Amino acid sequence: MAAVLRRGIKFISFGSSQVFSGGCKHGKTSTLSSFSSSNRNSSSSSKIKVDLDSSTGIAVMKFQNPPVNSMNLEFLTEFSIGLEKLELDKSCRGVILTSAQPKIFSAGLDILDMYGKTPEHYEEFWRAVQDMWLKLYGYSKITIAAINGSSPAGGCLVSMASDYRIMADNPRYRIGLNETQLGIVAPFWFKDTMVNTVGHRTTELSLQFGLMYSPSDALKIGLVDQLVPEENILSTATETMTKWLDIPDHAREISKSMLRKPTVDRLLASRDADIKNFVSFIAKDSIQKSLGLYLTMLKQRKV
Ligand SMILES: CCC/C=C/C(=O)SCCNC(=O)CCNC(=O)[C@H](O)C(C)(C)COP(=O)([O-])OP(=O)([O-])OC[C@H]1O[C@@H](n2cnc3c(N)ncnc32)[C@H](O)[C@@H]1OP(=O)([O-])[O-]
Repeated sequence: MAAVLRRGIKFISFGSSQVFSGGCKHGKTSTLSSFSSSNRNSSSSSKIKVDLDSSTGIAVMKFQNPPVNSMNLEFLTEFSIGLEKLELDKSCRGVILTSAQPKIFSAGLDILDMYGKTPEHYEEFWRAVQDMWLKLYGYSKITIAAINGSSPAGGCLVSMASDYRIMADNPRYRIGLNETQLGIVAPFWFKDTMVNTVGHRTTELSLQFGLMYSPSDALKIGLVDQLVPEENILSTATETMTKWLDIPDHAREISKSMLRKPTVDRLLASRDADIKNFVSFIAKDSIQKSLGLYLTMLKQRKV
């Protein structure tokens, strides 16, 4: 979070409540949350809507970055801040992540943030990707991904970083780490997250081929935990969260940390080297050419 905080985010006290003020580099100031005295606290930054029911302790974070919830710098920053804010809020015990866009959970990292930009931009972008994953993978509260649409690459990462994954049972949707199909490489911590989720052998095949799975195949390999009819996804996520909430927080939190901390620590120990790797890799002419071709195919609806 340090980088996020360095970008000028500050808490402003507002009576008994708090408002997060994010001065982002695009010059916009976004008010991420304002609390009322009722049980339901709604807040809407431009890219993520947060609805916290303090009587149940369940928050719903809805991605709303049309058309495909691609994770650009602004989205990533808002996402990390939103998670941080809920983590600090004692009335929140669990967070459901879902999408406000029809058919898409998230198209992953915004390819335009990795194409034709300066090394300084790549560096800032990658730090924001790291911040988001570090926050989510090491999150102390319960996270459930309600995957109501396709979820390639970074979208799959967000899903895997959650504690439980429920996917809409629609055979048109796909989920997976497809980076190699773009000619790019998922970094070691994407790989670690997948190994921790589906095991080593499945990750070997998945990552090398850049496999995208249908919901039923994703369930078979354990990439998602449950399939439900699309219209039931939020109600199922809420019911499931209620079961998780039956477990005493401190015991669940320590167990989660025991399993995930070593993976988080690997990135924490090498953040700068990982950023350097990313910047030198993504700026290569051959990689830029691959991304350019992929973007053209996307525009021509050939992906
Ligand atoms: C080393 C780093 C690790 C990398 C990790 C990653 O996450 S890499 C990311 C790997 N991610 C992928 O490979 C996902 C590629 N995307 C897809 O497969 C599909 O878009 C879809 C299935 C998400 C949605 O299908 P659909 O038929 O509903 O939608 P549509 O296809 O018609 O697209 C609508 C518009 O969105 C645009 N756009 C889409 N994605 C991105 C993006 N990530 N970024 C930016 N833009 C994106 C698309 O060009 C089009 O723009 P236009 O022409 O209107 O100006």
